[in-house]
Order: sequence, then C-alpha cells, then structure tokens
Amino acid sequence: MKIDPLNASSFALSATQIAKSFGDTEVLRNIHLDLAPGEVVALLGPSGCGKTTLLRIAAGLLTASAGQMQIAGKCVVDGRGVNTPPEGRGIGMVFQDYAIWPHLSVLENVAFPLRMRKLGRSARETRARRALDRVGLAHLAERFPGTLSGGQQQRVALARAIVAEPPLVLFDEPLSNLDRELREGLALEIGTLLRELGLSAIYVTHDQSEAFTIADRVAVMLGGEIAQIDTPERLFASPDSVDVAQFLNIGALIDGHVCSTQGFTCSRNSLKLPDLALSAQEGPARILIPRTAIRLASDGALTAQVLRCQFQGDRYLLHLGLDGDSTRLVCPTDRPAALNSRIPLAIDADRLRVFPH
Ligand SMILES: Nc1ncnc2c1ncn2[C@@H]1O[C@H](COP(=O)(O)OP(=O)(O)OP(=O)(O)O)[C@@H](O)[C@H]1O
Repeated sequence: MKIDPLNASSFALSATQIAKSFGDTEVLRNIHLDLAPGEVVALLGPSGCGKTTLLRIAAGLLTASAGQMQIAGKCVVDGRGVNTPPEGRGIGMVFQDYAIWPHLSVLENVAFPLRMRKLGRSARETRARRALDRVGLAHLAERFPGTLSGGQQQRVALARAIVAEPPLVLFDEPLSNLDRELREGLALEIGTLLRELGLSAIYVTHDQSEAFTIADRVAVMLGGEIAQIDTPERLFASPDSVDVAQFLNIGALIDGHVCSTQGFTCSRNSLKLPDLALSAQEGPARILIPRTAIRLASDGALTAQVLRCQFQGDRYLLHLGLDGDSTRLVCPTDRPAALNSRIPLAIDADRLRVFPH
C-alpha cells in the first residue's frame, strides 16, 4: 500500500519561513518546523537564541513578522494579518511559573479549559479527576494551589494542559524552577504521559538531558535559526556543523589538516592520527573526537596524561591532555586513574567527524 507523505494539513504543527524582529533586531529567521501527530519536539539552545519567541508565536502570544503556521490543519499565522488568538488555537500550555489560579481549587484549575469549551459540570469534573489521576494528584483535588509544593503545582498545570486532549501542548521551560532530582523525575513522567496520550508537543528547554529525555526529535536553535533537527541519537552521531557539536559538547574539536597519506595532522603538527581511514576530502579541517570514540586500551594509538579524575557517582570522567598538544579530551571509565599518570588511548575512527574549513 502506498503511504501518502504528510501534507501541511496533517501535521500537528507546520511552520514555514517564520521570522520575527523586534524593531531592527532580527530574533528569528527562516524557521521551518513540522510536527507529526503524536510527535514531541524539543527546542534546545542557549539563552537568547529565540526558543521562547518561537513558542510564543505558536501560542499566539506574539505576532510573527513573516511566515505561515498551521495547527492541526488550521491556518493560525499567514504573515498577511491572520494571527489567531491563543484561545482560538485549542492548544494546551505549561509555563515555568505554573500560571495556575490561587483562588481556584486544584480540581477547578484543571477543569477550567473544559469550562471554556462549555462542557457540563459533571463531564468537566469526571475529566478533570481523570487528568489529575494521570499526573498522580487525584488525592489533592480539593486543595488550593498555595498549599502545594512546586512539583505538585507543576503537575496541576500539566493536568490542566492535557485535560482537553488538545492537538498540541506547548511547554516553556516548565521544570526550570524545580530542583534537579525533581526535574529528572518529572521530565521522565511528562515524556511517558505525552506518549501514552499520543499528544503532540513542543518543549522549550536549555537543558540537554531534559530535551533528550522528553523529545522524539530535538531542534538545536542557534542565533535565531534551527541549526539542526534530528533524533537525539543522530544529533550526537552526526552533528551537521561545528557549532552544533560545540553546543552539544559532544567531544574535542581540533583544527588541522586532512591528507590522504598521513590521515589527520593537527596544525602544529604535534598530533597525528595517521591510521584513521578518514573519508573526508583533503585540506584544512576541524576534527571532532566524540567522548564515545575514546577508550582506554593497552594497544591504543595515542598516549594521554590524566589531568583530573572526576567521580560522578556511577562512573569516573577522566580529563586528559594529549601528548604534545594542548587538546583536552574527556573519557568516561568505570575505574579511577591516578593523577598525572600516562594512559594509552584507542580511538574509534568510525565515530570521528571531519568538518572541512
Ligand atoms: N519583547 C521583546 N523586545 C525586544 N527584544 C526581545 C523581546 N523579547 C525577546 N527579545 C530578544 O529576543 C532574543 C530571543 O529571546 P528569547 O526569549 O526567545 O530567547 P530564549 O532562547 O528563549 O532565551 P532564554 O533561554 O534565556 O529564555 C533575545 O535577544 C531577547 O533579548
């Protein structure tokens, strides 16, 4: 059977050439983003790269300067004056500051979107209790938000965002006010819940591990553009650019030269990786040595000095200096190594990436 590719109207969200400027400052440029139904995409990037601006345009809280956007097949932005207000987009939203009403009980807060959709009282209550049950808060339905912890308040906001099972849920750094342990647990729960309910979502964060936990695909945003959008695994295995590799902190980046006879030679000629079957074209290049490409091996081709041995609870991270070069590498191991000791390293050539200059 022939499967039709998705067209714009079958996407949960489809954005084309979205741009945004504040005065003379261009903050977003040429944004293309398609979300399949049931897909979760994280917008990941450093502070100021435009993640929140893009999310606010999707929410209808900001007007795009150019471009088109459809949500569940409905045009909400067309760059010629159409800008459907938030309440007309039928989306769920979860913000960093929870944005739940202190004067309403937990149940009333969660039922609120259903009230806006004119559902009867008993249907509202049944669905709100079900949503609360899904986030593990059924027992707190009658309480008021002021009596809840930060993590519980964020679950209320989550229950409210999903209660109407909207075509799209938007998350703006929802966990950044919580401590690390709670953040990790809730990120897992949110990811599971979105998948169980088959909801589509855009999730803004600057936390890589949160993005990788929750999202099917991650859009790395740099300087107002989507630099790369891919699954977490592919982003790590095949970053499209030096900037993406640097932002994701995948490994060491070394300037040098690719030569068919000598392999890779660094610019000061002190680091040579002659045995690597590099398929890159000859010439000046930067090589990425991911941390996953390095392992301790008695027959390793390189020698390095242990500059620091960092205990991380379930493993050690060795900070290494390569012989005759200022390059620093990190290598995870399950055993500690003595400071300043010299250790042999093997490099998995298949995992190296070469970026020609
Ligand atoms: N209302 C505004 N007026 C002028 N500039 C703005 C406005 N809102 C955002 N900006 C600028 O747009 C850029 C992108 O901001 P945005 O909040 O989208 O970044 P972000 O990636 O979400 O950052 P963070 O992770 O710090 O929240 C920033 O340089 C910011 O100063």
